[in-house]
Amino acid sequence: MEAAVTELDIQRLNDRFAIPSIAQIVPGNGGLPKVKISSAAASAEIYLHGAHLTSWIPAGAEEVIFLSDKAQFQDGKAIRGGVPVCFPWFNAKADDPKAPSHGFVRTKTWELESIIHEGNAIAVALSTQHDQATQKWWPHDFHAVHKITIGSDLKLELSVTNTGAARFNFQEALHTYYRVGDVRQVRLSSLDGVTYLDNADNLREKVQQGDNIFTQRTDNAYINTESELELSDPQLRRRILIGKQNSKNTVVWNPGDELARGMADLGDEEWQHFVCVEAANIRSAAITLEPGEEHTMTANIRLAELH
Ligand SMILES: O=P(O)(O)OC[C@H]1O[C@@H](O)[C@H](O)[C@@H](O)[C@@H]1O
Repeated sequence: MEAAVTELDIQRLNDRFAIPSIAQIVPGNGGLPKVKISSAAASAEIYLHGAHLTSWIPAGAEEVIFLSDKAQFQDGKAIRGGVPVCFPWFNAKADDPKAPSHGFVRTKTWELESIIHEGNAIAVALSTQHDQATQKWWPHDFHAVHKITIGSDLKLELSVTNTGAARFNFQEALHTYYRVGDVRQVRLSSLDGVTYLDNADNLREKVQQGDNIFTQRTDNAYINTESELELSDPQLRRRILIGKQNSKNTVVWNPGDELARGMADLGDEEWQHFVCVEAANIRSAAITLEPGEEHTMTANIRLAELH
């Protein structure tokens, strides 16, 4: 268990990192510290727990990121919604069913490294690394930095360095929950003709035909696709454009009605109001790092008007 964060800890973080009237560290839900940003370009919230972005509102727009009303904010639990960082494995760990789903960094408190101006945007960098608890699950030395740049666009950059003496292999995902008006009305384009593994159908290999529409549970891992994605939302009258670099897979997930009802940290109807579109490197696209090597995966997100 990690020690509870005190008012003094929060004060110390503010003394080092706050930018007056733009970025402060405040106690968030469950008392967990979060960075609250409010600039002319956008507002946002980032928890140190998991380096987890839970809100991004570009100026003049509505909230882009979905956060469950029933999300749990506590040590050892992953926040439902926002942008969980999945590392060093995705979903269940292949050789250990007891290991936490999507790896251990989304349930770990990250260190705040910096909050700086970058043009009109504010860049927040957080880091984490191996410790006794992570080595119980995965016996490797690593250092990870998640840099989140909040502006009229949102940039997410996850960098992993091998700080040990032996090569390792890892999977990763920026598991972004996009807020939508009604998931049954949205369309995700750019995956037409791309091969995917259908996790809702025993990982059967299929080929996407046309746009994705969400009429039922969807859990697809698209293979070898690096193109920009476009999520059109007629109800919120906007498109979300998702570009990515150094990400060979796109995972598209919505639990649908039945699964959602079994999830303690998601309201029964909330599945209708999000879809996850994830920049990822998983399965055969897992990354190998030699000692000293670094890998960065990036997602760039912006809003546009409907066509
Ligand atoms: O409930 P979790 O561990 O946050 O995972 C949610 C979902 O995350 C998705 O990325 C996976 O493709 C799904 O299979 C999984 O159910």
